[in-house]
Amino acid sequence: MKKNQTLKCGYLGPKGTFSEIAVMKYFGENVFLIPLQSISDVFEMVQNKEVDFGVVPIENSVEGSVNITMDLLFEKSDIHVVGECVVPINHFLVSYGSLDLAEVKKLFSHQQAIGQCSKFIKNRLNNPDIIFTASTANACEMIKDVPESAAIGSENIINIYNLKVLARDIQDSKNNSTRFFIIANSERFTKIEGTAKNYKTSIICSPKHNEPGVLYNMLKAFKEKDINLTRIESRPTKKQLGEYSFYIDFEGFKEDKDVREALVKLEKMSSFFKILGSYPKWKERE
Ligand SMILES: O=C(O)C(=O)C[C@]1(C(=O)O)C=C[C@@H](O)C=C1
Repeated sequence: MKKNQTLKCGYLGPKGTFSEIAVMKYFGENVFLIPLQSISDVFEMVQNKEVDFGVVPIENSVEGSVNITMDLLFEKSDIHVVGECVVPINHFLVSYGSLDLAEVKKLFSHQQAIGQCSKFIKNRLNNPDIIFTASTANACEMIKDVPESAAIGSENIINIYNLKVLARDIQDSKNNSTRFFIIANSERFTKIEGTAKNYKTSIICSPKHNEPGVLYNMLKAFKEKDINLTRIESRPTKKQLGEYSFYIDFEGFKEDKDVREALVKLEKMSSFFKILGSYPKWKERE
């Protein structure tokens, strides 16, 4: 461990995942990397204070929400969102030996990566069996002893696992990018400078009553205070078909007066209400 790496950050490993790229992009050299086997392990390690931070994917520009992260944000207590980071996602098709595209019989990767490359898989490969893995880098470990197999992952995996590149930039969208949340066991961040526009707040709420206009009334609380929403997603509550929780991100800091007043209104209309955290909006650093 380097001298300045006193803080530990857990993420979906092994080495070479996009989650690892997100950690390095957000923290630079300032944290000690702790690769874990699943996103659920990341939440648990953060919750148990075995790591100071966790980095987890929350949404992708092509595939949408990462449901496991959404559900764990709902379920787990003592988890605070303290930051966000956006990573461009360029996928590589790799294997341990040279292989023509048509010879790939088994294709290994994370479900999100397979989804993000679906056009390439359909149009350029010869209908391979698809095996979903815990992460993209995990796919590289798994293909080692499987003949006629290939994996999809980041550029970093090429050198780490000493792989051959069969095709590059195979994602369906040029601007493919994934947003990650930085999570911690306590609020590790307080507003320091700038206007509400420099911050975001993320919340989850489930309306008390399933009746006409309920979502309209919830969103009106934001409109009345001129608060700009940046994302709204729903997930089933898992209790009853047709019941949903809403995940809302908006500009502003949770201690701002207008935000506080809007959230008080929203909480009154909710059977479940949770503020995930306020954090600085992601800005690409030069
Ligand atoms: O498997 C990885 O490399 C991950 O970091 C996970 C993950 C995801 O779950 O969305 C992260 C970014 C990419 O969208 C693809 C996969």
